[in-house]
Amino acid sequence: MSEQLHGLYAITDSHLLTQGRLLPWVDAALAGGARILQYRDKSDDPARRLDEARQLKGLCEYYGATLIINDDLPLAAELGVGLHLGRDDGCLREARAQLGNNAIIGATCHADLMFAEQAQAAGASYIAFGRFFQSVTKPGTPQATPVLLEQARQRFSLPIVAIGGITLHNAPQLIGAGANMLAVVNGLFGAPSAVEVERRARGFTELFQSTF
Ligand SMILES: Cc1ncc(COP(=O)(O)OP(=O)(O)O)c(N)n1
Ligand SMILES: Cc1nc(C(=O)O)sc1CCOP(=O)(O)O
Ligand SMILES: [Mg+2]
Repeated sequence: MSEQLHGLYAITDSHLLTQGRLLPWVDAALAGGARILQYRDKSDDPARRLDEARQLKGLCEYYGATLIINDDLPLAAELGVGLHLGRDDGCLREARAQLGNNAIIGATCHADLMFAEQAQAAGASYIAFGRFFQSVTKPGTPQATPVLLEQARQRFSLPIVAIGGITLHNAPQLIGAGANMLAVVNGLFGAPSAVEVERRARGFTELFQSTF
């Protein structure tokens, strides 16, 4: 199993990380041990997105972490970093062809093992299931269960991400059910200070260390 695709997977949120918080909060998450960072910006400002993604790339390089861009293949291609695609975000095969064999490309599979089969066949580097718990960031996505995670673990050798409403409190059961990575927005970046973001990131990181 890939060492690169393991551990805390921090996801930024353009609504949550306002007022100059993006870089210090991400710095704190990486200092606390986050191994993967996804830049998830739903705004329509390509120049700002490029600027922010460049700065995040620098931070990830400093900490030896992996940067993934959400939804935006041209931006991932321009920076030479990874990409995460949802069900309606474009063709994974085309993204793989454009980014090359070494690029990290993740795929949303919700609670459906058939989606995961398709993603694997199309060349996904990891498969993501969720949401496992109530999510303030993205309510209303299909519900997944730890049992589904166990079934996915049996069936796939690809790294598995769990996402949706994950906190330090409910994380252990998902690691126990086979998640290689926990993708977290609010349970990490919803913290009131950068110091608290780092404390939470350390907490998630220690969960992985104590489980394996
Ligand atoms: C690691 C990870 N898993 C799932 C998602 C959700 O992707 P998607 O369904 O395309 O939703 P948006 O994030 O684009 O709103 C994700 N981003 N990351
Ligand atoms: C972006 C996203 N995708 C989901 C899915 O189920 O596919 S849940 C989700 C939001 C994750 O944020 P939080 O950790 O704040 O719940
Ligand atoms: Mg998407």
